[in-house]
Amino acid sequence: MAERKFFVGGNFKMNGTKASLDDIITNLNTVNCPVTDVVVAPPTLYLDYVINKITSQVQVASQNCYKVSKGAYTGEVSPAMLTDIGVNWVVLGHSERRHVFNETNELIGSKVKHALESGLSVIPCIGEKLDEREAGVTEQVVFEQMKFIKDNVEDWTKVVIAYEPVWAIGTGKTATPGQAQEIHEKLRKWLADNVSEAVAKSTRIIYGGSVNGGNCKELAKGKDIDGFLVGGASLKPEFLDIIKANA
Ligand SMILES: O=C(CO)COP(=O)(O)O
Repeated sequence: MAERKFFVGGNFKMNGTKASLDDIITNLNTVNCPVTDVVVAPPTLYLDYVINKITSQVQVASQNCYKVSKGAYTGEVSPAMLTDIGVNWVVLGHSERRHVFNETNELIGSKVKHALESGLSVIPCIGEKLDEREAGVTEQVVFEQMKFIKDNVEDWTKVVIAYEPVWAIGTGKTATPGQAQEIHEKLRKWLADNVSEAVAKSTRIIYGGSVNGGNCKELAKGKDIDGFLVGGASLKPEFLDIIKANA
């Protein structure tokens, strides 16, 4: 849809060294795809390093942040610190934050609120686990996750929703274009019913879960699929093909 610019995020997760990031940055700095917003999320420790080397056509995101601006929270980073070093985006509620670090919908909601108030744009992640899909409760799970996001958002222009079914993350088991489109369409309808038609039309909903250079074009055809959040393949040269999936 013309009013929703294609969006591709690269989530490097806990991967990379200065040397390997140099290779990724060199590759990304050749990108020339004005029809796509590109955002990469390196590990926190390398945010400043990447910002200083990457082309202005690629924006930089943190993979997480805390829900207050400063204080006695050992090991955490705040949105204020991120904006201070020039980071404009943050990924929140990634499935690994939810399921490895036990982050709850409540905590993710407060992080979304504080990050937005601090001037960051946010990529909140939602998605069902395999047992939830098999039990037929996918919609229930993702709508519940959406509710905690919605309750904490005023300005939807600064939000890109990432739908990442947990069973498809890092497994090589991508959702079929049909499965992804089905949930994206339902999420858009949920936004229309629970926020507004205008927000439903303009908010980008991106897909994540084993996206690669080979499957991205087919997935991008889904009318409600506005881009991708890419893990493993964002560390490889094929990330450039994914950025151009819709070009
Ligand atoms: O979690 C993801 C992006 O945030 C997806 O990871 P993979 O692309 O490695 O499956």
